[in-house]
Amino acid sequence: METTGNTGSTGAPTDGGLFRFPATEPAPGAVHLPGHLGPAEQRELLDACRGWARPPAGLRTVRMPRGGEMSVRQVCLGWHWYPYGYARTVVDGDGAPVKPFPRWLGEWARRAVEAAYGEPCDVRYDVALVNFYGAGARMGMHRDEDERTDAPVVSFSLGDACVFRFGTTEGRGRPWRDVELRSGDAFVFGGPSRLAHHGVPRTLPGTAPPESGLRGRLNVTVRAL
Ligand SMILES: O=C(O)CCC(=O)C(=O)O
Ligand SMILES: [Fe+2]
Repeated sequence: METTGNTGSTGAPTDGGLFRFPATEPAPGAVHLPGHLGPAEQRELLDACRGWARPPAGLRTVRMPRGGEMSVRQVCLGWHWYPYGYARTVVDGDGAPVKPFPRWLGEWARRAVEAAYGEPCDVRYDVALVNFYGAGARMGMHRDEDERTDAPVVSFSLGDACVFRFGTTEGRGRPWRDVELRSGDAFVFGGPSRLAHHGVPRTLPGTAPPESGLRGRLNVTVRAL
């Protein structure tokens, strides 16, 4: 397990969050940016997620083609992702038009890519998946492969910390690197890691910043179709 980040073993900030740890690159093109979002941005994103979660086209349980259900609940922006494709309406839910992808979220994603790679980013991001992890929720190893572009994926984390498992492009199994993602962290994966397998084997309940009032974990994954 990576121990980047400014927290003790309980996950509680020991320095009020003033000290930011440097970026790490667990695989080529995969960059972890601890504390990328400051407290005000985390609040802004959390407030936005609370709005996006409301119906119509709100938070839903995703059913898999073979009959299982994802333990993570999800809402999409810009384009609606379902297993396995994208649509303009919630084809596997209430049928409502998907909520718009906000321009500012694209700017945030480009800023994270620039921070990760140290070069300008002009990607037109147009879709976000908002994943809510309640107690016990997890996400199995998978690839984000329903997009037509090779633009880097940008993920923002809020609330409880989690173990984010980052593997290879070849298969779901080892080798992998486990990275702890905490509230405010960004994770960018592009280039040779764009199609790497990744997942969330567990969250760390009770580690959300208390002032967020959030019980559980939120992840906002931004992509270009
Ligand atoms: O929750 C996360 O950090 C990862 C989410 C993810 O991999 C996805 O939505 O495809
Ligand atoms: Fe993913």
